[in-house]
Amino acid sequence: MSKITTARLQAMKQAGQKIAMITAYDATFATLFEQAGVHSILIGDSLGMVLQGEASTLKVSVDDIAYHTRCVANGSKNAFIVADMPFMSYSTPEQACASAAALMRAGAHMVKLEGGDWLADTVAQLTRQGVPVCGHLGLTPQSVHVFGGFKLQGREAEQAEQIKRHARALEAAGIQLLVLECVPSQLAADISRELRIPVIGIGAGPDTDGQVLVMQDALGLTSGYVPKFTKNFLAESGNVRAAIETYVAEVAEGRFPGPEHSFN
Ligand SMILES: Nc1nc(=O)c2c([nH]1)NC[C@@H]1CN(c3ccc(C(=O)N[C@@H](CCC(=O)O)C(=O)O)cc3)CN21
Ligand SMILES: CC(C)C(=O)C(=O)O
Ligand SMILES: [Mg+2]
Repeated sequence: MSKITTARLQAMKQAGQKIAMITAYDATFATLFEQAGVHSILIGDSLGMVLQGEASTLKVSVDDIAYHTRCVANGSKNAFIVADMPFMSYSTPEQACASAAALMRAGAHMVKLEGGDWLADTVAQLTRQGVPVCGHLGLTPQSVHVFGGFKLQGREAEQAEQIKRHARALEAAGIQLLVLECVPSQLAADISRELRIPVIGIGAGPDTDGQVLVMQDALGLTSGYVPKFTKNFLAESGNVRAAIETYVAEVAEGRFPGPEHSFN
């Protein structure tokens, strides 16, 4: 695989080639996932839950994400590296620039922010300063206490329209990628069709430009409750590399996610 860039991701959307993204938090998995054909690696603030054992992502710090971004960047040659901006690390454009500087210096190629049109100035400011930005709409886990749990978003028509408006506003502000989490498949399909930039889904049905999963979910390592939209690819594959090759292939062929992983 040659180096994946924002231009390449955009071209993949135009060509109808599905983007496979997965989280990783260290060099070993970053290398393995890249060899398995993953296009993009996310250093997700999900690490607060899967690595640190917390009940939410809220305690994760910029230093935590920077540390794991450096680990992933050291294990990666060609994947496009996206780092999550943690809870309360982008409350103003100035704070966002300071946080993003730490993550870009750690080796990220893009930062991801949770939220809608109120982040337009922040997105524009980061982009002007040379930091590509990924949006994140739908179930934004940093707002778990506002939502009252990790719940499907955009089920009502009015709420769906609001998510569409936020997606348009973020694209206009300059985001170059958008994650849509835990929304009805039809809403994700509509937004993916309307926006020029690639849209990556998780629990958003099959009709986005790509998919993302938390690596522990894709490998069946998560114990207790696992979200409906996840799939254990290791169960059928026998080894980690083959499991992630299967994930990439099923995303490419539109076989994952199936209806059993989606909200309709
Ligand atoms: N292991 C793991 N996987 C993830 O996908 C993930 C994390 N951790 N940590 C950070 C956030 C939290 N996420 C979550 C967690 C739970 C649900 C969940 O329980 N969803 C219900 C939806 C129920 C409904 O409203 O219908 C589901 O059944 O999937 C969704 C996303 C996604 N992210
Ligand atoms: C689930 C993905 C999209 C994420 O934001 C994370 O891993 O933190
Ligand atoms: Mg996250």
